[in-house]
Amino acid sequence: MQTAVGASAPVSLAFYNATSWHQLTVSVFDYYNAIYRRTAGAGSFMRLVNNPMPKTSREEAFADSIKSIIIGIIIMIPFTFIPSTFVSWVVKERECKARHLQNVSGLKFSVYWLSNFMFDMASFTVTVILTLIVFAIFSRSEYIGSSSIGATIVLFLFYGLSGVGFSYAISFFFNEHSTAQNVVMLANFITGFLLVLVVFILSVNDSTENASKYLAFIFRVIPSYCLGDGIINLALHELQQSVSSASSAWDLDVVGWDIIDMAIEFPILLAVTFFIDHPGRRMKTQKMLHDANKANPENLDGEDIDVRRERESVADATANGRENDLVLVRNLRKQYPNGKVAVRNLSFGVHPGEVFGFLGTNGAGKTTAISILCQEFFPTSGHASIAGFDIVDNATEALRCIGYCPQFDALLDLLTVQEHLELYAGVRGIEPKDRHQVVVNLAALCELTTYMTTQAKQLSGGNKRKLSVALSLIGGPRVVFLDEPSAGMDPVARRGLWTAISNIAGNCSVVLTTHHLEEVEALAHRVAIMVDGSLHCIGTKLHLKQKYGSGFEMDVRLQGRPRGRGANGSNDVEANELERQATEFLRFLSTELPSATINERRGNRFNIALPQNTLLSVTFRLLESHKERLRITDYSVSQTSIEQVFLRISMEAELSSVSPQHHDASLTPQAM
Ligand SMILES: Nc1ncnc2c1ncn2[C@@H]1O[C@H](COP(=O)(O)OP(=O)(O)OP(=O)(O)O)[C@@H](O)[C@H]1O
Repeated sequence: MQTAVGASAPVSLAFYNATSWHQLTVSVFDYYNAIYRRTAGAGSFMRLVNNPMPKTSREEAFADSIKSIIIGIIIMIPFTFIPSTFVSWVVKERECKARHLQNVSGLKFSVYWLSNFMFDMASFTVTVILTLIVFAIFSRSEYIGSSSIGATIVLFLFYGLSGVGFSYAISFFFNEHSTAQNVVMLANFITGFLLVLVVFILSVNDSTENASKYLAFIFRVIPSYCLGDGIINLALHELQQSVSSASSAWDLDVVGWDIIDMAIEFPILLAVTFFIDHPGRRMKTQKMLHDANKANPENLDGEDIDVRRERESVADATANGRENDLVLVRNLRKQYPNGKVAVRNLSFGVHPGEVFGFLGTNGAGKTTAISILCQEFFPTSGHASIAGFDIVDNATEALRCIGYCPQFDALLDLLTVQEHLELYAGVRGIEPKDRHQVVVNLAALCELTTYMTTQAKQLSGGNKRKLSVALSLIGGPRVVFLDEPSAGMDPVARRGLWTAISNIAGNCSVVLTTHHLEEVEALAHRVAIMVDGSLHCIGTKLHLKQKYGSGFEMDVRLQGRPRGRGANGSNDVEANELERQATEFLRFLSTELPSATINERRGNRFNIALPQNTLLSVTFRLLESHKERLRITDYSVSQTSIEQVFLRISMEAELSSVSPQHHDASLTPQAM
């Protein structure tokens, strides 16, 4: 500060730093303080006090609303995630085929959706109550004040209803529950959080306010947007009230439109869900795609005589005395949307009380055929009936006669063995008073008694299969389809399962698909073998053994290593030695057992067919006396097994697919 003496009066100049808000005031104060001190004496001074004015109620409401908006944003995020849990469970049940199993057990689709809806709404209500308690703890009057609590609760309630409906309706677009969960979570986050923020920011600016209204109108078709919009509007509502006396929390511009939109969407979304999932509607659509009478003539040339006879026999079941067959399949064909024909011209019947071994190589079409018979999907063409009910025309009646153990366990991870059995007993319509006994008996039959309280996810693979088998037997179905029931079971458990299957077979027919051929040997009355979608043979075990086997099979293994050498001999030397031993062994066969033919050779192992009239004692004596010279490490002679029939058919099919002229060519020692 500087004071200069001018012409008429002294002039004071004050310099201050303009970047500091209060510097001018302080500089003026310093000037007056200097004058005062000069006048009143050196010890005198003035004190300057700066005190802001208290905030107006409008200013306070504004600050509070900003806080409320931030709280609203924090609430919106977890609420946008909730529908993903609804969709995930529905898709998971379909993915693990538990839904199909429930359908097969007779669960009505309306009961399925109603029970899902009740569970989802109950869990959602718990979430809402907890949220309201948090609001109360933090005294958030914009949500739980006397004028807004009703609107908040109704907003949440309709979000729950429409969110559940929305999740059910879009669940049909997904095949994997993890994808469904992630996609729905992301989509809801974008619509219920990001879009709400975008529209809110646009609404603040005068030039974009109209655009924000149009966008909000469009986005309200999505429930999570409605919830986010409602929460933000409730947060701003208190500010609006301080600006204008109008507006209640129920106003259209607060939560009104959001609630109305969700109230309209809820029944529409439920109707869409029911329409897509309605068994009658699905059946009609499938029937339109299904041409029952379109018999496919391909692959009939060179058909096995037994397969042709079976086809002719079931074609006119009544005339041929097959009207009592519990399963009748006629010219069944299934072509997947990708063009793959998985089942072609399949015809067979299953007699009452019969265990029907339904075999085939991997990818032969067994699971597809069983899935059609259990109505997982319809055939492209052809007919099939279960206990006289056509699977297309009398689908519901046909399902009532079926018990189904799918290839992969359709179990619910968190339910125990007992809960599973009780659930399906209930679905099957077993009286509550009888249910406990049925559960106990089935658990005992399938050796599950010690695991009654174990959750499905904690069961071993073999015990899961036992539970799947037990579920297929509930309610005493007339036909039980077992798709690889013993996969993963130890030999002891497998024998237990065999006992169970032979016990139930007295009261129903069993269609058994398995890769354990000793199971078929032990249980099946008749056997059919599929290769590449069609049947290659059918008949009783004895008939097939006689037809495809020579009578006896001899398995021989040669040592394959040079004499006196350990395992470290070079590969070339070992290969030469093995070939030398093999030549010697073949020479022995052609001289000593000239009627023997080689079925299969794998390295140093030979499978040889011996004719029916072979004298086993002579064969054993020959092998014993030449064992040392021919360097045979082990051998066995047995009757032709179903496994050998299976191998023979698979090999023939493999050869004929590589070069058709190999079809039916027998493998002789010379051919080897
Ligand atoms: N959904 C599908 N879409 C297209 N092709 C399919 C589908 N399901 C199965 N397939 C094909 O249909 C053929 C028959 O499959 P399927 O599962 O019925 O055979 P499988 O005899 O049961 O085999 P496995 O013994 O290995 O279980 C296979 O070639 C398979 O790749």
